[in-house]
Amino acid sequence: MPSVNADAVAFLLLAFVVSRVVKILRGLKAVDGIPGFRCALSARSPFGALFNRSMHPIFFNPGTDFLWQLKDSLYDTYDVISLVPFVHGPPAIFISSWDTARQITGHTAPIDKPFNVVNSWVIFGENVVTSQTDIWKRHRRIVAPAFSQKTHELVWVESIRTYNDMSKTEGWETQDFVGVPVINHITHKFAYSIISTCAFGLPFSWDESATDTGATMSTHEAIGVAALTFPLRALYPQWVYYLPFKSISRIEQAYSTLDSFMRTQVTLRNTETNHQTWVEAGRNGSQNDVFSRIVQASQQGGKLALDEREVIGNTFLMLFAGHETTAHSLAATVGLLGVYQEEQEIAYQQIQAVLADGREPTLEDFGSLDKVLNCFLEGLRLFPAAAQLAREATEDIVLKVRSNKPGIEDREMVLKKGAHVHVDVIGINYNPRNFPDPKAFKPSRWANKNLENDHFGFGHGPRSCLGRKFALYEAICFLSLLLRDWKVEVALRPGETREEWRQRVMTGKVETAFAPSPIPVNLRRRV
Ligand code: HEM
Repeated sequence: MPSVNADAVAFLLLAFVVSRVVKILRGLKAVDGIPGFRCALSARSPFGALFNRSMHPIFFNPGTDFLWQLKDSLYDTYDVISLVPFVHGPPAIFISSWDTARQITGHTAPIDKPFNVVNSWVIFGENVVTSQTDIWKRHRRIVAPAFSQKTHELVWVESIRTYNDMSKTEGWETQDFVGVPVINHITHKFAYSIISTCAFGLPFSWDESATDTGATMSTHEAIGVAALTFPLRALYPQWVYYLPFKSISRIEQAYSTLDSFMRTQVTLRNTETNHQTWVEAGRNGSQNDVFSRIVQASQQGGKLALDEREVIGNTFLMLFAGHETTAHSLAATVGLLGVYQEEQEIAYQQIQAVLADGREPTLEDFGSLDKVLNCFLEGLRLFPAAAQLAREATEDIVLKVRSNKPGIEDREMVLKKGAHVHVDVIGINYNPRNFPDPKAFKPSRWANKNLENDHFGFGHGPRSCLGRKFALYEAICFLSLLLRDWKVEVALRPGETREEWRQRVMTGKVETAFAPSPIPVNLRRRV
């Protein structure tokens, strides 16, 4: 009967409203009343990503990239803000304070990686990046030694080889002036080449395309598609990939191609005869990629050994953790060097002194190229590829909250068990308390600083980046060679200053990693 239906609907509606009111009250308690956003959906849920503040400021969340877009006003009241969804998603706080961030990421806090992140990112298998502490310890013991000195030497050698391959194939070698419409494309391909060779053990040459289209998919193409679609794949459930759409089945094809490639590789390296050859190869230095080393370490790991799925899970995660992060921060650094000519000149003078005869840099030169390193660290500060570090409170935890508004006192807050906490690396890096004149590109601020303690770009504490040295070797090699050969310039519009160019061009978007917008640069050959 219609009236019964109407009653039932009214009852259901009322139950929904009451349950949402309860959810928001619990959420407000979980974040101890810290001011911030009250919205329908958490910004990072699949629907939250679609329905954001561009549609309505109250009923939808502030968007996936609000940490960048609103960075100048977000922390006006306290150095912590909250986000409490009333339809779906956990309550969360975002922090821009160094001390609280160190407390969150340090060894002793009752904090872990969030369970929903762990769940959605286990595409190929458990791995060191997303697992929670108990499982993570076993993975870290096997994966950390894979980043050996031999692997880092391979990164250096491959970076030089790839740079030369790139210069030749792009036709730069014979030119005095090159207009690069989007430097991000170059740094992406460069970082892809290094991760493919040094993490997957799959050599790449610059004239290969990582994204050819054809009936069957090459492994390179599969890696290329997987790298681009990884966030989607992590966000949406498995059944979505069986829908009859070409673009979707391409994603599925990429993942199954990669899966069978990695399974074959593990089997190859595990069989007895191949194992012998492989150990030999390890001795003469040709199997120093991270994947080979994880398999090798896992074989020696006894009870702690990783199974095939875990080995694959870890290797696959390298693609995600090490490709976009390095590519984005390199692109941003090149763009900033184009704006700040005087800083570029300081780095160039050092490169000239170290590589006096125009020779190629060796690993031993790394320590003498500190001005180049400082440029990269400053680029990474202004464009932190890992823009937020997500954690979940495993017990109630007391945090210090500092006021940024005259007349409002500092306070403490109790973050409830289960609430999410995000270290907002953009917030930390643009906080004038941490970095005076935070928007200025000043590489000299990194002189004599301790990277582990003073730079949040690679994280902090036990879960900090395992690939830091890998990324730094790759980046310093690329930048030293680029600046040795070319003066990086930016093309200004008539009457535009370089600072105005920076405001217009050098913005970004928080996706899975924080990505700078496409950056055009001109390269003018040094004598
Ligand atoms: C500029 C480049 C890079 C940046 C900015 C970066 C940043 C980070 C950050 C911030 C974390 C900590 C995440 C957290 O605390 O939740 C992390 C973890 C990690 N990174 Fe990187 N990373 C970079 C390059 C790489 C590379 C090249 C690799 C490997 C080839 C790599 C592998 C890892 C791994 C395995 C972890 C997980 C460590 C653990 O939880 O024990 N990263 N990275």
